[in-house]
Amino acid sequence: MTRVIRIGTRGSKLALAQTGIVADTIRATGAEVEIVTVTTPGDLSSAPISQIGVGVFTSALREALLRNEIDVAVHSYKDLPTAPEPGLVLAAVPPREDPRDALIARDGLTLGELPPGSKVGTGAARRMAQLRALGLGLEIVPIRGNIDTRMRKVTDGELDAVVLARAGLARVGRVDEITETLDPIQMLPAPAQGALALECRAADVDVEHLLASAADDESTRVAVTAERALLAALEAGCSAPVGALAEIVEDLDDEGAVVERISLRGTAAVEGENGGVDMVRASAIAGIGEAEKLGRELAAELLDLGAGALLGPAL
Ligand SMILES: NCc1[nH]cc(CCC(=O)O)c1CC(=O)O
Repeated sequence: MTRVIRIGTRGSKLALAQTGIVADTIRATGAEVEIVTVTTPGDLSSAPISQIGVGVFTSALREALLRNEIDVAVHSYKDLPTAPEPGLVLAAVPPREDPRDALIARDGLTLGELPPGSKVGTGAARRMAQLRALGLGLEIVPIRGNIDTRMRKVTDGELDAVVLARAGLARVGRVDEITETLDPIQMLPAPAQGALALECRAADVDVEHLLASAADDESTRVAVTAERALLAALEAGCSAPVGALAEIVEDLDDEGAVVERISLRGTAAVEGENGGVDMVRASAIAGIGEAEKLGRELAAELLDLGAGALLGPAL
């Protein structure tokens, strides 16, 4: 039996680029694939994500899977709600792109070179809160839209800069326009930023095995598991001001042998002085098999530091 594997994707340039990579990977196993574009409410509305809700980009793809219209859903992992979807499985997490955020500023400027009062566009509560917490006197302008629309606001002179995921720019071939890749010390990326999530029906064991053997990357999965456990433990949706970055690092065990461990950094918004916003930050390290636990423990530490009060899409 030959089976054509239907890969479902959003129709944006970024989504199609991501899906193209996944399709090539699946094709390389000898399987035949077909790409099916699914329009999501997130693509149709220009309202802030905080108003249209968690899962706006992913729920339509999940429904198409459950209705048997597609066999694989390609999601940007950071847009996926933390709650599992009954009947679906996360079959593979492909190798991650650079997870950091990037600045695209006029005249090649870096964040530190932008004069106070500069207008910086971003739609993410996490980026807004971290930019404010830097205390640079920037004017944060909420924006939405696809990569091209956001970048054009700088070219047109409407904004001095925008902040976007470096991964998205890499996938659409526009990294050359980045004027500074932001150090996670200043700007911790969203949990799972730069990673993809490949979902299929739990009952579709053939596709699950195909994806797991052809497209899954163990290191990415471990890192993203820690970041998402932190997010879930803070009960924060994808539009909440939470940043997390896990990295696999080499360490020495008690006998002096080299072992891999997970280093996790996290940040969350807290209420600051005069009704403003501050970020609390923490980090921890654990064994490679303890990703979930590490995420939960770091979340507990952030909660102790005051995270939680401002969580939620309202920020
Ligand atoms: N929220 C939208 C979204 N979802 C995934 C990416 C970028 C690619 C990625 O992180 O995998 C973007 C755009 C952005 O944040 O700049």
